[in-house]
Amino acid sequence: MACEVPGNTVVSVKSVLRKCAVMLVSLLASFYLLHSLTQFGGSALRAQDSLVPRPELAEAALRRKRVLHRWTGGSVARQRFEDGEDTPGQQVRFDARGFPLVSGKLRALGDGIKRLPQAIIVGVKKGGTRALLEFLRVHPDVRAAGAEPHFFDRFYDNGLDWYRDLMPKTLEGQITMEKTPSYFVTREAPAQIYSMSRSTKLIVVVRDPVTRAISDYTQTLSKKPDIPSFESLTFKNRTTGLIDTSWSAIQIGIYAKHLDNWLQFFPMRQILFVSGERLISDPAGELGRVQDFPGPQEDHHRQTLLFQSDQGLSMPEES
Ligand SMILES: Nc1ncnc2c1ncn2[C@@H]1O[C@H](COP(=O)(O)OS(=O)(=O)O)[C@@H](OP(=O)(O)O)[C@H]1O
Repeated sequence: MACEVPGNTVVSVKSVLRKCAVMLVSLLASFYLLHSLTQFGGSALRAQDSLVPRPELAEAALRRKRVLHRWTGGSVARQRFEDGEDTPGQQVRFDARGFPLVSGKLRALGDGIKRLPQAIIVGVKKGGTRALLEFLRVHPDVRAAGAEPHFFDRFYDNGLDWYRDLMPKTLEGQITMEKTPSYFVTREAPAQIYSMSRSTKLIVVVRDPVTRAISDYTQTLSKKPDIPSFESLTFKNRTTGLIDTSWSAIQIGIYAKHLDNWLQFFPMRQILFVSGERLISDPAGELGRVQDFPGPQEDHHRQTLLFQSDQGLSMPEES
């Protein structure tokens, strides 16, 4: 025991004291570290909230914004920056890493109103219409109904209010679009779209009628595996090569016949034909054509569907 050996007792007390000192020092060091960290965190938070513009960070942030804009076609950038940091004269807020913070003026998600579509992809089935709509909706000024509304071929009796309600909300200057490829072969569709708005832009994605028919047939076959062969449905007489033009897969591909119906109501310049093949081989080039799609000339006072590279995209108000 320590009390029985005085020399050892001295050593033992010294060692206890040393241990106490070490513990005290490490305790103080921990307190100091903790204090420093909370101070740092506090200043980081203050930097985040700072209203003082930080020009050295602003440039880097804007560079990031431009890259983001390029990558997303502007959609993400628009949401993050809309009415915020880009507004001239408005103070920009940056977080500690120099990223611009979303300002209090960011629009609420519920903003905007539902409008009737100003541009419709009316056809053709299996032409590449989904791909085109998805490409277009990357544009920050395009909002599109997700599912096919089938208003002009199935639900016309529901009325325009019903149709409008299917559309996404849009802000001023944004374009509402939808795609329902079966409109192209629906006899009543041109008249009905015309009566909704004669300035509606029409987009038709066309594709080699034979590949289109095969694509159409393949889709049907996947749902009904018992249907006759493609060849037997296509030919009325295999020997003479007489084609059965009443079969829907062939019928849809007789583009000129359906187009006649549209031309009774819309001038050719108001209908844009997009190549389904080029959408695959040269999507950028084909989308460029859509962006340059001019509107009808009859209304000189309104801008129509114009995707101008320097001005973005603008549309007329409904007539
Ligand atoms: N990027 C791109 N560009 C052009 N085409 C594409 C693209 N991506 C897909 N596809 C092909 O489009 C075919 C489907 O066309 P749709 O979207 O019009 O079909 S549908 O009518 O809405 O069912 C369908 O054709 P098939 O594969 O021959 O059936 C798709 O493969």
